[in-house]
Amino acid sequence: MLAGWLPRQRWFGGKDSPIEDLSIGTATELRTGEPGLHHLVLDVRQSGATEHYQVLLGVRRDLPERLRSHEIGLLTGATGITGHAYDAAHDPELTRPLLAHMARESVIGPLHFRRAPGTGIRTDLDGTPSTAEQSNTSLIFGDAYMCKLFRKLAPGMNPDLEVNLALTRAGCDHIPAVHGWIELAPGGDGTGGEPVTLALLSEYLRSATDGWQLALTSVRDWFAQPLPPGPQAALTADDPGAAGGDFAAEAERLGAATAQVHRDLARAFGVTTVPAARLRALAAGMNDQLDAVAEAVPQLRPHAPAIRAAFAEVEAAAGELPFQRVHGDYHLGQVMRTDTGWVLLDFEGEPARAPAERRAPAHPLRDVAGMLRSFEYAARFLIASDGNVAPGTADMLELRARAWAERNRNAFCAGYAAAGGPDPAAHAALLRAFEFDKAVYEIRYEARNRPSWLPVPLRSLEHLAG
Ligand SMILES: Nc1ncnc2c1ncn2[C@@H]1O[C@H](COP(=O)(O)OP(=O)(O)O)[C@@H](O)[C@H]1O
Ligand SMILES: O=P(O)(O)O[C@H]1O[C@H](CO)[C@@H](O[C@H]2O[C@H](CO)[C@@H](O)[C@H](O)[C@H]2O)[C@H](O)[C@H]1O
Repeated sequence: MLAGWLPRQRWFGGKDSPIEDLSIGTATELRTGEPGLHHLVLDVRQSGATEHYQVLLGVRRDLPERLRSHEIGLLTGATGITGHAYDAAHDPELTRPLLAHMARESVIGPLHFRRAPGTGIRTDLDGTPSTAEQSNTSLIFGDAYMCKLFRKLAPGMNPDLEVNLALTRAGCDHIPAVHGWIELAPGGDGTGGEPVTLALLSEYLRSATDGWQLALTSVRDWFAQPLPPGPQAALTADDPGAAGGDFAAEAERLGAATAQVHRDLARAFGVTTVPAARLRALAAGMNDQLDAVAEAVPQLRPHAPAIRAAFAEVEAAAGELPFQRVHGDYHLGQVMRTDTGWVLLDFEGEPARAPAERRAPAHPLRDVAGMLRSFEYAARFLIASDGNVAPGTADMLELRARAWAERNRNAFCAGYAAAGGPDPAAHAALLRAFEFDKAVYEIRYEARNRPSWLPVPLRSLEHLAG
């Protein structure tokens, strides 16, 4: 039953290989009666390796219409539970108790509910899942909280919680306040010897808009500008700054906020000076990823030589480089513009990477490269997602896309350097290698999770590889 349902979930990370075995690692009853609520950790074996996923299982004798699309299956007496099983994240009646448990710091079996020091938690709100495109499931409680249920579990404290707590202590004001979290005590579930973070309750940024939406609005405005006549029209209409909805001032502020968070991360976790020779290992890792992705996605292969050449340049770097804790999966969907400035979200790192890799110190320009890639994505998303663009118009729009990306990349880098981050212009080879590495990651990510988006990173790669 669960094995059929799991691969259809947006947050399931193993869509590219069959499930060999699925068993319930831990099951904790959180609510008896009608509806019932059970917390499950699923042990899922694929390609010989076992991953752990979290599910809140609701059980009702009769399933109301509004919950039917979230049904997992019918439980019979054999399991000791009878009724319709469904994903309880979609049932407000079953999400409300999570707040009450965090407020009270309940301990139920291996589940420990925590409240952040010095905060109170309201218990009168129902949670409904966010419709945002994401790798986990976030519940929004009124206009007060956002509770992120981590779907794929990793040993120990989740980096998102770890970093948010550390940045709070460092006095960083570019993150949402942490109110509480839920953890699973170490036990026989195979996820390790430390408590495993299951959920993070943060302040809900109610008046904020995410960077991706803001950037797309700006691109839309720019594309809507009438083109001057003539075959080279788009080349002459190359000033997105003159169009309504220009994003450059925001991009610059975002660059500054990024540098400030990097400074706070360095304070909180320290800086390691790394000899440039260490970059050989870094380049080797980049090449390994390239080989694996080129094997799986043939469209990447023609660009492989240019990408390898960029990685080789990194190996030639001399001197010492500052490595530190970074965001790790930085893009426009991970930042929100509030009334007062930019807030950074989701310090979990790239979902496909191993936990140790996500925590490993890196050069801060890796995040800068991530955001630069995101400008490229935003610039080309509308072209790739509109199947009706005529070929001639598509070429002109590609030129406009380039102009928009260029303007906002430059503004972001200027803001980052002015606020004290390592100057991107002074590390062009390193930055280019990080951008290629991220593009390769994105191609695998899209091929696995959103194949219809694959043209977006491929188009921008054509431009980057020149
Ligand atoms: N504290 C918050 N307040 C309001 N919206 C948020 C908050 N945190 C995240 N979001 C929204 O939810 C989206 C997904 O959040 P994120 O933490 O990146 O989840 P995931 O790790 O599952 O991708 C973000 O792009 C943003 O739009
Ligand atoms: O789920 P996460 O936010 O942790 O990150 C994963 O999903 C992202 C998409 O939701 C993906 O980002 C890519 O698409 C974005 C547009 O949706 C774009 O702004 C990014 O630049 C691009 O990398 C991210 O790579 C992935 O790890």
